[in-house]
Amino acid sequence: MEKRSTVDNTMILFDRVIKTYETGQKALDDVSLQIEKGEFVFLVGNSGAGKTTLLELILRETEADQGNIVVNGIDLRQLKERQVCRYRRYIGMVFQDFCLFPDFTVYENVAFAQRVIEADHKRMRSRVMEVLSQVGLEKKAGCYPGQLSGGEKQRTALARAVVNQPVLLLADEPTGNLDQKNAEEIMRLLEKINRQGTTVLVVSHNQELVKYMHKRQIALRYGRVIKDNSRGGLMYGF
Ligand SMILES: Nc1ncnc2c1ncn2[C@@H]1O[C@H](COP(=O)(O)OP(=O)(O)OP(=O)(O)O)[C@@H](O)[C@H]1O
Repeated sequence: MEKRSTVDNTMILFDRVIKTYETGQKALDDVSLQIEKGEFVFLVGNSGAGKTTLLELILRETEADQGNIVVNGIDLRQLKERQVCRYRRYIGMVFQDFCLFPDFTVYENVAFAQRVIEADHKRMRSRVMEVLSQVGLEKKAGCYPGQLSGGEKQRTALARAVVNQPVLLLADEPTGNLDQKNAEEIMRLLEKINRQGTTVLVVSHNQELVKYMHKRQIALRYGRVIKDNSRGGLMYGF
């Protein structure tokens, strides 16, 4: 495949990746792509195009049948099962339906991610409050998810995803359950996180929002990359 820069600067490399499910459904069909460290990229495409499968491969929740995937210098074929948890520590994840613990407060939801990596207990409180302040939720630290608006729930999820300072943030339809105003606010926060150095990959169906953001777009259709606007030319619809 075409090399965009040196391997050292690459965050995500897919080289001729094929993924077929047990049902015989081919979800990714010869996908090659390269995302640099520090990029902000949208992954777009119709339902069933293979977007979630691509994120699951990056997270090593599933494995490719053929081809090579390298994330932040780690060849996923070489990753042993016992190394997967540690590998995922450096990846933040945000979902459409927030996936917050309903019986935990906002503070506890975010602190949970710090506990998982056994972060320094003394510094945990200040780090959690720092990210809650970045997403404008310091005054809601004691609230439960059921007491929050959709936008606030997603901002809590975003705080949880970045509290451990991931090198890579994956977001699967992060604005799917939000109105336009809240969706734009989440996008501005993702941009802020990206400016702080985290590579961001966002799956989105929201064509208006994607166009408004003016970022690189990789489009999938039937498991193939059909367009990548970093390689010249604009995309109109997908
Ligand atoms: N666990 C699975 N077993 C069998 N087939 C699957 C599985 N997961 C996904 N697929 C199939 O693989 C293809 C790609 O699915 P995927 O979820 O990656 O698409 P997507 O682009 O994320 O779609 P959507 O936008 O609807 O979430 C689809 O045809 C889907 O039906």
